[in-house]
Amino acid sequence: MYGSPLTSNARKLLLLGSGELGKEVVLEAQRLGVETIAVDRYDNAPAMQAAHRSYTTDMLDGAALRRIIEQERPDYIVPEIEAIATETLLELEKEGHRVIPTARAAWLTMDREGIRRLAAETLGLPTAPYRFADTLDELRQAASELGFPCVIKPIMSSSGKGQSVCRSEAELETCWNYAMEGGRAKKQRIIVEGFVTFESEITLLTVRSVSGTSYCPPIGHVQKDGDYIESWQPHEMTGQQIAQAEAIALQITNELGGYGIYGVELFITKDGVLFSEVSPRPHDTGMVTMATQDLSEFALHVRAILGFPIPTIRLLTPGASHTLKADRESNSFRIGGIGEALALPNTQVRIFGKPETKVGRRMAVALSSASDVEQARETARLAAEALHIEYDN
Ligand SMILES: Nc1ncnc2c1ncn2[C@@H]1O[C@H](COP(=O)(O)OP(=O)(O)OP(=O)(O)O)[C@@H](O)[C@H]1O
Ligand SMILES: NCC(=O)N[C@@H]1O[C@H](COP(=O)([O-])[O-])[C@@H](O)[C@H]1O
Ligand SMILES: [Mg+2]
Repeated sequence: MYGSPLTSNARKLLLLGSGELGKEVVLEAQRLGVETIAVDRYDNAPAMQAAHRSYTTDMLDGAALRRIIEQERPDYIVPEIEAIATETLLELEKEGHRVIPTARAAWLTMDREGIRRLAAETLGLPTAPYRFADTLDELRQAASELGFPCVIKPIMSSSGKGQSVCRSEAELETCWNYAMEGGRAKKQRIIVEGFVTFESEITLLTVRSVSGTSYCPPIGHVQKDGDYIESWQPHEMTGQQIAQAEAIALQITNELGGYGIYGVELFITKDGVLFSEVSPRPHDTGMVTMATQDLSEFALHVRAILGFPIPTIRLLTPGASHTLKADRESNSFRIGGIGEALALPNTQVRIFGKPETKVGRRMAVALSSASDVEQARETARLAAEALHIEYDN
């Protein structure tokens, strides 16, 4: 029971991170009459454009975060990206604030080391072999133990930033420098992983709510340079692969706890399913659920957060998503081809409304449904190709 937004009885949700995923969370929260507050590091971020109010601040600055949260006193603090002052979230939770799904989940997944050590070393989940390195010399040692190719990633980054596949010793220094430039925080540390030749990779959206743990049908995806290009649902898997995937998802999400949606990233190999990483929040590849499910991953997240039941999750149709990325930096541009994209059958677009482009920045996504996944992928690809960015500067 709660009152209307902007009244003293309102239920208030504060988002830390206000990108395209947060924008959909805000819209779903508003459908349920919840007051929304969006925070990010830059003005006019996508979710800020939809929320009731917003704040621009460095989210790695704990004191700044605390000031906003103490002023707003939200019912739910909802992290939307990894790079936030999670130590402060741990303190705030101790003081009685609700962090979604939990402050510990946000803290552990903030960097790749926390979550990888928990998954592989504490829970014994199967993963790629890995090492951590703080210097180029340590990287050389790690790579010599793991062999080539290996994958190098800053421990704090997302959407493939700073990530590269290193094919030989000669490339190590370049990969190191690339990781140093791409990390979101000042931390120097990197993870080096053995290269997994997977058959496919999936996201298993797993939602923890008052109704228990539920899984969405698996989402297959293709990534380029560590960032997703297209996703589709359902991804075809054997009964045994689904059982392995759900068992891994159950273990990691039970360990992290709380209410909300998790995106469990898994590699399907001929020798079984490997855990890759987990987002304690909606997943970019899960945007496809806006075209395929009765409740999208965003609607599920909000329902779970508010403590409402999720009796069933229905897949209404096969579907696919395909991204539009910018290829240069600009603050004056227009997105065209929307009409052409929407002329394709069973197709929608989401234009995120980011104020600036950067090389590789995701600006929009096309969503298509069809009677089978192949057709949906083809239509979503055509729709994304119809979209284009015209730059003024
Ligand atoms: N060890 C590996 N072997 C083979 N491919 C890998 C490996 N690690 C990562 N990749 C590829 O790179 C992609 C991105 O990696 P990862 O998910 O770790 O990065 P990320 O920056 O957290 O991405 P996101 O934020 O989009 O989830 C994976 O989805 C996979 O395609
Ligand atoms: N893989 C994680 C992911 O997709 N996160 C989404 O991208 C936004 C950042 O985009 P930006 O870097 O373009 O500002 C985040 O705020 C989130 O919505
Ligand atoms: Mg990932």
